Amino acid sequence: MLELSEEQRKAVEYVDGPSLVTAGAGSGKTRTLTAKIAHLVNRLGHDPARILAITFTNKAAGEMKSRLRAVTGRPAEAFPWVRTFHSACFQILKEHCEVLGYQKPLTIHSEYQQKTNLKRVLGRLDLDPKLLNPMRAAISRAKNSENPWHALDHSFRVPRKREAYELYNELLVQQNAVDFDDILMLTRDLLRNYGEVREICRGLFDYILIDEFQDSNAIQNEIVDLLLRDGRLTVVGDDYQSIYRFRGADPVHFIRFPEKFPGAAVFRLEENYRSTEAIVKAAEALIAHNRYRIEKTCFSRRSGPPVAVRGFTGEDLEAAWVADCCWQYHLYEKIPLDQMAVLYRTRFCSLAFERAFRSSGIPYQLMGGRGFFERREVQDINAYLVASVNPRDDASFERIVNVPRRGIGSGTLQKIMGYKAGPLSMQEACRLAFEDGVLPKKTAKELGRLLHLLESLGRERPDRAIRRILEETGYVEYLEAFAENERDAGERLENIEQMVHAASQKQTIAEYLEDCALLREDQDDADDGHGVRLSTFHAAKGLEYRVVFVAGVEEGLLPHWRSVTVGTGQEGGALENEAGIEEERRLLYVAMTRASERLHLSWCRTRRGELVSPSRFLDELPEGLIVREDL
Ligand SMILES: Nc1ncnc2c1ncn2[C@@H]1O[C@H](COP(=O)(O)OP(=O)(O)OP(=O)(O)O)[C@@H](O)[C@H]1O
Repeated sequence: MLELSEEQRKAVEYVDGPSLVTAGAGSGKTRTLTAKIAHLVNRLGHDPARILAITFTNKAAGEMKSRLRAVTGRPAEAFPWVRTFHSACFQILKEHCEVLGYQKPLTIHSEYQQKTNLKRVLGRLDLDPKLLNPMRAAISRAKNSENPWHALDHSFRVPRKREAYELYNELLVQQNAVDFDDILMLTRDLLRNYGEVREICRGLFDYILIDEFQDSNAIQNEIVDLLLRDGRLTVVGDDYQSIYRFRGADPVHFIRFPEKFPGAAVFRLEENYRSTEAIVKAAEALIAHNRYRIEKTCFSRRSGPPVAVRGFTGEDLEAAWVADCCWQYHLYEKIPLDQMAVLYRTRFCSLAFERAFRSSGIPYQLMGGRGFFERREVQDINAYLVASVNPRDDASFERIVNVPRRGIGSGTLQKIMGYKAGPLSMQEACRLAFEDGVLPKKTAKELGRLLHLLESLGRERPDRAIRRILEETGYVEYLEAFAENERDAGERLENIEQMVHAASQKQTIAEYLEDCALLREDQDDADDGHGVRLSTFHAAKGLEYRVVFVAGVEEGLLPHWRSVTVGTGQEGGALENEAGIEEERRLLYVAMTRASERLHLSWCRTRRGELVSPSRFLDELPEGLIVREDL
């Protein structure tokens, strides 16, 4: 059994009704949740397959399963419902999708497929292709809200959003696919509108536990309400660390939990086992300026040096100083480089650090770089697999019909589509055109080979299917031709090997594709190499380092200008948005509490050639707790 504090133990053993565990950073939230699942299984005799435990990322789900294996002595497979919200909901959705008019197997569209469909929608509505990203954001926001139509009307100024939304959803249904945002929305609709399905799903779980509850949104909460039986629910979180407002998360669900479930037990975990007292106190002093929060007093029994705040004239000097410090910590205090992190508010800040680390020869790892699933070769191969299991998926077929080149350009495709009327998918239309013998000989031969390959791939195991794509299409030669150089080609081939390995863990192509689609959630989580971590605040959530540098603590960056202003007042000055500023303060709180031993905050007088001033948040740190080494 895991070693627990008295308060952690009480939270673990309470099973008489709904409970909220409100806990500070580094206070062992995940440990408590894991111990509670183990308690339900080992002490109270619950079937582990009937426990729904929601984690924030797939990586966290994997870690929780391996901890459960160690604590309960049962294999990881015994806990099939330790999942993220999206992953758990997709299990429900794919099982009952026929009720909503889909066929099995249901597929999840990748970002690429989503964009291809949206481009088509913009084309049909005669809208500027530049609207692709704003339209995508508007649709995503709508799907993540309680009322999509209402949200559409109140989102960015994008023309004809309602029509675009309808057309886009029609395409998805035609292609028997859902996008990532549909997963939660459609599961909610399914459970809300179909009583029979709701009863079946409710019957699946004896207990529901949710980690990182402060970052849940309205739809997720509604889904939990629809699945809940007899108040058997435990939620764990830290409202101080709610940082996903831009995705619809709202700490209100956490803060109002006791109102929603009167009589709910509330447990407070206030001891921070990770950070020194100086770090905990400085972070507490900062967050105390947020009005909207559940009061708690965090403390630590570990001593350490004060938090250091330093100003620089520009970002290059800041970066050079940080690189130098990392080197010194490494040389003189023997702190491994991967135990140090440089954290910043937005991605562009990484540039100066990358340069400084490169010129000092210090290894570093950029977290949250281009996601694995966004890479060209990964998308190409996955598009072949999707086209093989879902012939109605036009976006995937269109991507690979001429990759590698086989003389079937968009002109030929248009002709084929024109030749066959009716709501046919591209793949079906190509098949008919091929069978009717209306294509030129060479094109017909190439197309025939492709169609045959796609048809026969569907029956293969996923790893074998990938190997066949490589062998039968000449993809490797094609890749070598488009790669920038030999090294680039080597890396891309390694990516494909990585795919083959992942695919070999699954039985069917559909299972493999589902895994890929859901794993995209964790793109920012790749944390495996060595070297100092360079990361945004968001990507550092849940992680810990011995030494942390929080860089760019300046007005405009932190709080970020976009979160601060909501409009202009009568005098023409910008109006400040309190909720936005509170979220930014929480972001700094998350960044600071990633440090266990040393914490440095820095700011610059100029950034990207513009004069800037230190963040207002620095004034909120009491003098006694920090050392200022300002300009
Ligand atoms: N009762 C305990 N005794 C000793 N160490 C503990 C105890 N509980 C937690 N810890 C340790 O404290 C550290 C923080 O725990 P954990 O990562 O679970 O915290 P958390 O509350 O999820 O943190 P955060 O929200 O800041 O990411 C871990 O190294 C964990 O092993």
